[in-house]
Amino acid sequence: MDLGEFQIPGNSDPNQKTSHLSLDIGGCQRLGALPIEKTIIKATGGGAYKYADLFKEKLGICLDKEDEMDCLVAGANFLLKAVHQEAFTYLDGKKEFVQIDHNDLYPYLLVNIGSGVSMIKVEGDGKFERVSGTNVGGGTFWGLGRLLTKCKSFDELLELSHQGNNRVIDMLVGDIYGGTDYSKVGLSSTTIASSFGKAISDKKELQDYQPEDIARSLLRMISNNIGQIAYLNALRFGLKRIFFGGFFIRGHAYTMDTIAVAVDFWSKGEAKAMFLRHEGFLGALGAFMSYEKHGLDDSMIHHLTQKFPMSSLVGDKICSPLNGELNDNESIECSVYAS
Ligand SMILES: Nc1ncnc2c1ncn2[C@@H]1O[C@H](COP(=O)(O)OP(=O)(O)O)[C@@H](O)[C@H]1O
Ligand SMILES: CC(C)(COP(=O)(O)O)[C@@H](O)C(=O)NCCC(=O)O
Repeated sequence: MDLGEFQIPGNSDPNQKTSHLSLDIGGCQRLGALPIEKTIIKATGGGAYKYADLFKEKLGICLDKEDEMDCLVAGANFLLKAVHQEAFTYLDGKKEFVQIDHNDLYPYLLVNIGSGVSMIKVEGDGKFERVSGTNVGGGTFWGLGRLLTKCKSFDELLELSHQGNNRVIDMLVGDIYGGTDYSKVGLSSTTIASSFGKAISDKKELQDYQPEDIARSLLRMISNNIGQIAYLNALRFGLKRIFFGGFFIRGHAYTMDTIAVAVDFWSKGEAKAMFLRHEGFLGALGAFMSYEKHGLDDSMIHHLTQKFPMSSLVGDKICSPLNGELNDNESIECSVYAS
């Protein structure tokens, strides 16, 4: 993503300009050739370390490394402050924008779902702590999904999950309790009691389980788990809001729905998951912001929104598929806790 011509910070010659880019290179490898000479690229994620020599050797590009968590937080703070209708809730197929009061944004929990999952308590600009994480993340969905379904691409796996029915694979409370709820402890018959639990049945051969049902169960299992851990961490630190980002989400309705349902379920309806329209670009955006060394004051936000107006931030090319469906008029006040 070429973000324009900028002066190198600290460069003694004010006339010397260099093309600057920013990249988030994580565990998920999506590298393309960049035909740019004499370029310094701000880069974050593990790939900024892993591929530094390769970039230099093959492309003559210097990767200027920025810390991944710093960048995620800077990117999220920027989006939440500068981009109109950046965050939204998603429940029962219905999206609603969240009105963000800039003076009441912090603290919040940022859950970044990439290959793995990081959970970061954010208390201000550059003020944060990575409080938790889980190794069951986007890489798990794609990796395990590939092993189980032989899908050739992430998108194929995701598409497959659309067509599936997880009830064929998952053991529900009703399967255990003879079709009834376990109401004494608040479990409805349709709650998943054990992900993949039905696949132990000896009445079926392994080949009788369909890839689309497997894909759906897997997506539910992983999204559920992330939603649950995220809510427990919000509870642990008394955080009012949970924002979910990372390229795993990709504006995919079923993924968001499952995460939202998990947060809703575990919080007994008191918490709401919130999603970001530019969820996959937090790190790259944060790396770009670091040209100003993490200073995210209002003048910088103003400068950037002037330079890259909304049309370029929410243009079709980088928008999630959701954007076309968002209702611009709807907007709600939202926090994790009802009171
Ligand atoms: N086209 C895609 N190819 C591969 N993975 C994808 C794709 N779209 C979404 N994903 C998901 O995004 C995850 C990587 O997310 P990302 O935020 O880029 O993390 P990382 O920084 O680890 O690369 C993958 O593990 C996968 O679940
Ligand atoms: C190591 C990582 C920060 C790398 O980020 P990613 O490339 O997955 O976006 C992330 O994969 C992670 O937080 N994994 C979970 C580790 C854990 O807390 O168990």
